[in-house]
Amino acid sequence: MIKENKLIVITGATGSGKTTIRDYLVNHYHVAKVVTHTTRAPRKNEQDKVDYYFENDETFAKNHFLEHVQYAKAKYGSSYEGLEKAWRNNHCAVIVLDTQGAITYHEKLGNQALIFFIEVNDPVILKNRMIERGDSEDKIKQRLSSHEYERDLKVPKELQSSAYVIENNDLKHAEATIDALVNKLC
Ligand SMILES: Nc1ncnc2c1ncn2[C@@H]1O[C@H](COP(=O)(O)OP(=O)(O)OP(=O)(O)O)[C@@H](O)[C@H]1O
Ligand SMILES: Nc1nc2c(ncn2[C@@H]2O[C@H](COP(=O)(O)O)[C@@H](O)[C@H]2O)c(=O)[nH]1
Repeated sequence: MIKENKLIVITGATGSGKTTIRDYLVNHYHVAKVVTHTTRAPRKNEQDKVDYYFENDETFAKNHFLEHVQYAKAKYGSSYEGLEKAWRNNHCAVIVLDTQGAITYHEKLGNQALIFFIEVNDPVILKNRMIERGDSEDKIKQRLSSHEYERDLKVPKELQSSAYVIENNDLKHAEATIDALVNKLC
């Protein structure tokens, strides 16, 4: 039987562990990663075309975006081509988005989009994780004072009836929740 294409949309606050959980899905379930585009500078250990397509304003504008946003003064966008490429590799794909992007995918893809909202129980943990990741003090300050940071702390009303909330205070606990969801939904 041919399985319907699905897209796991991982969303939530900065530092909540979205990328870590995306990598778990890719490494343990061979879910196909959708690589998105950004104008922000790479972090240490991030590679062009693997973690993001790193762009400038001019090259960013040339993409064929399904959606794009501004997040803490940088641009981010996900293309139709990126999704199609991932679905050619596996009927189950995964993308990491802010909550605005997650709402757009929910509206455009309907039941094909599985929304996973990653939550931690204390915002202080988010800041500490950004420090541990090696983000500069300036970047952390800019991010924590942004409108997008506040907005992404909670499941948006548009996603309340569809999002699966995954607690990531403890990674092993989060992975166990992910295991159960993947086996049920993908
Ligand atoms: N459950 C956990 N316990 C401790 N550290 C964690 C946990 N989950 C993720 N981390 C660490 O926290 C840091 C932030 O995680 P990650 O980069 O996955 O977050 P993110 O939600 O993708 O952030 P952003 O939106 O800012 O890119 C990383 O250093 C990661 O290794
Ligand atoms: N709506 C979109 N959001 C995206 C996209 N790519 C990444 N993101 C989200 O942006 C913030 C900041 O990311 P960071 O890597 O600089 O920490 C985070 O919430 C990402 O999930 C995209 O194409 N569209």
